[in-house]
Amino acid sequence: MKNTNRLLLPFYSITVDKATIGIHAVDKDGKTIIYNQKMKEIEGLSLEDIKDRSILELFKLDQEESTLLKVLQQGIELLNVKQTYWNRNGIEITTINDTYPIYDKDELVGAVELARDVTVLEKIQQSYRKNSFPATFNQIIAESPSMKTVISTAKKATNAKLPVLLIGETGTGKDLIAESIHNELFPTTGLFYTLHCHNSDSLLIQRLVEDLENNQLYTIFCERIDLLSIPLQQKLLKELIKLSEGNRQFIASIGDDPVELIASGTLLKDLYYFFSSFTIRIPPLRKRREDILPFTTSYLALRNERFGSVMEGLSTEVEDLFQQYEWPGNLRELELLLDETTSLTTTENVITFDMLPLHFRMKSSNIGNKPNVITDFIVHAEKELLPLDRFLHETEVYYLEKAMKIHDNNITKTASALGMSRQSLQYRLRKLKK
Ligand SMILES: Nc1ncnc2c1ncn2[C@@H]1O[C@H](COP(=O)(O)OP(=O)(O)OP(=O)(O)O)[C@@H](O)[C@H]1O
Repeated sequence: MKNTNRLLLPFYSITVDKATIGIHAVDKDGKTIIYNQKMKEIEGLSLEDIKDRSILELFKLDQEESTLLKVLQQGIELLNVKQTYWNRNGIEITTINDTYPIYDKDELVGAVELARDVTVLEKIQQSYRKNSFPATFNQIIAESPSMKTVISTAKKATNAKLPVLLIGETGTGKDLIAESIHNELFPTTGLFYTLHCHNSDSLLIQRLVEDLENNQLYTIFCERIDLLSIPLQQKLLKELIKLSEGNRQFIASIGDDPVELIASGTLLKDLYYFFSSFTIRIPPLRKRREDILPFTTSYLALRNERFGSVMEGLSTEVEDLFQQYEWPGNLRELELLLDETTSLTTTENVITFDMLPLHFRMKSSNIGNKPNVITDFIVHAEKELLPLDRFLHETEVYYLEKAMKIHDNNITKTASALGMSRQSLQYRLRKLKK
């Protein structure tokens, strides 16, 4: 039996590494034992990031609720759990996860998560949902001066019919603006074709050419060209040059500063030049906080109309929290949060702090004087609770490391933020490293 297992090892190894689903397996202490290539891609982590670190450290106090952790704690499988989150590279990812406990005889020895990456499908679905209401500039919430400038520049680009490059973090509204440009073109270009560049599928460009073969008029929106591999960007540029002979509108989006992307070898300079006649930078939500509440009001009104719900607004406490939170996922994160919060309500018409999902309360718990809800998150376990001293040790290591990172490893500032003396912090750091 042992021999057969050994013979099968290279087969397992290749299968796991080449699988197109993400695989993450941990032992009973939460230490990573398998983390395949696809999982790295999905989560934007490298093996170095996760080696020898337990999921308690990696996820617990910082990201979403970890399904792996839940399965480890409860010992039962969790199937078809859909999660949308922003990975370590700030990319929005949607996965559907199946997570299984692993038993050796009756003893729980670990857990494994199988994650299907449905980001592109989710994007396509979002476009379909949006297509029932053609996007126009009128729908775009733009209270802030910076967003007003974005809209007026986008209108100029629409009139000029020149290629447009939209620059902005994930969820800032690049797709919405691209669609608005398309819908306001006159004379109109019939089809709005989105090339989702979120994967490095070598057939992507070939499919674009086939899809557009019989169409004369269209707008091509190449969404997040910076996520394509350089050879695919070269291929894309070649095709775009051929296609640019007709009366077509070209729009692309990128997630970061083009100069930096070019310098880091992530964006092909010539592809950038192709689109850069009109360059529009969409600021992140945290830099235009005037848009947060008007967007919330408008989004809630839209939901009320669609779903017959009665949510009117936010309590003052939640308003303040929204104004202070960083919104790394920008408007999309706000939308998802409002969806998640309101989908659980019945007769309430104001969103209060307690109604916000736990992961958001966790993430925002360092803002102002919000009660720290870490304990809510941790004490889920029905079985396999960690011994208290080990749990406290792991939590302390995590918390101190995080605090040090926030303060650029400055002991004095970290100690002051934690309400302790420098000496005491140094002592604890030394002790924890042992
Ligand atoms: N100013 C705005 N007014 C109204 N809705 C907005 C605004 N900005 C974004 N949205 C909405 O927020 C969601 C995210 O926007 P969108 O998909 O356009 O972002 P994005 O920058 O293209 O993100 P990604 O780079 O991840 O594709 C969409 O549902 C969009 O309609």
